[in-house]
Amino acid sequence: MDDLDLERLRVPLPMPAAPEGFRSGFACFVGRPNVGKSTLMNALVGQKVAITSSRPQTTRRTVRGIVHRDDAQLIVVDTPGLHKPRTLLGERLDSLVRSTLVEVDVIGFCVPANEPIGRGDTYIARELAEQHNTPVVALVTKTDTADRSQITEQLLAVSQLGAWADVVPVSAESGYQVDTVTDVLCGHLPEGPPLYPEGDLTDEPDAMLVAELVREASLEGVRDELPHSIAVVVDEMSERRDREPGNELIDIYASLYVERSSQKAIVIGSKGARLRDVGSRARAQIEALLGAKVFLDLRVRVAKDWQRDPKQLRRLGFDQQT
Ligand SMILES: Nc1nc2c(ncn2[C@@H]2O[C@H](COP(=O)(O)OP(=O)(O)OP(=O)(O)O)[C@@H](O)[C@H]2O)c(=O)[nH]1
Repeated sequence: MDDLDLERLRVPLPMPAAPEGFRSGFACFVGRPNVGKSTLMNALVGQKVAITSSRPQTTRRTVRGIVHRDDAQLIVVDTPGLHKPRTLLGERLDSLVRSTLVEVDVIGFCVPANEPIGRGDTYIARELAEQHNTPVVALVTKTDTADRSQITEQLLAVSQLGAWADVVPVSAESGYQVDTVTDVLCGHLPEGPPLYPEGDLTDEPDAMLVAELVREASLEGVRDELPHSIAVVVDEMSERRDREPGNELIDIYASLYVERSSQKAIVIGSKGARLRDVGSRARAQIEALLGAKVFLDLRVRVAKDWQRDPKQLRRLGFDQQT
């Protein structure tokens, strides 16, 4: 290769041209635990990229869901930052404000339509009001659970909590105004080219999504502190060889960790019935995600007090999380 060629290689390639007026950027949803942030993200993306449950503090990881439109690409960041016990709220919010909130282009502040505004909401609202450089859209979620007058009252109450760029009622469950939320959030994005390839719905690797789906299935029906003690790791995931096209089978070996042997017995259930049930519900979701048949092998293991043990935490994939 002569000098001329080398020179040519140093010329930066032009960025792929985006259609005129295309917008792209990041939004994040904040709000008290259980207000429907993950469910709303899934509804916007049109596919389940974050697990949800009726238990507060389900979200442990930062998941990015990607919404593709002809005129915009919106990346929604679902953070676990505010899903903390009240005593840690201030600390976590501070770190969230410093990290996620300052990085996104628009913030969605979620308040459910069916619950009175509480101290948690007003506290978050006050902190958000100080985000002078980032527009905040207030979202009154779960409108399917409230009647018309309740929704109107809540819209008014939320409007009075701060100077929001918009206030939008939405139901992720019924689909009411989900597109409007996308429109409003996209309206606050800067002009720029798409940031992720077309068709990508999340930046989470498949193994992580699979582990989360197993964890979601395992949360159903367990009580007290057990949900917080469950962690799931996919040990192996591979496509079985020599299968006919259209008849693919993926073998998945996953471990479900609990903190004590008494919890192991609960998760497994009488004669293994509960674990089988968790396995079949998780398998159905995983097959839908991967678009192939799945053989799922679930083992329950004890990782003593993993929530308090930095080494175990690292092994379970929480080294940079929560
Ligand atoms: N009826 C109804 N229920 C909803 C709606 N959105 C969410 N939910 C339910 O509310 C519960 C909490 O939803 P999530 O999406 O997990 O809430 P979250 O704010 O992400 O929760 P954390 O991860 O705990 O912070 C789940 O049981 C959802 O099914 C909605 O629009 N309508």
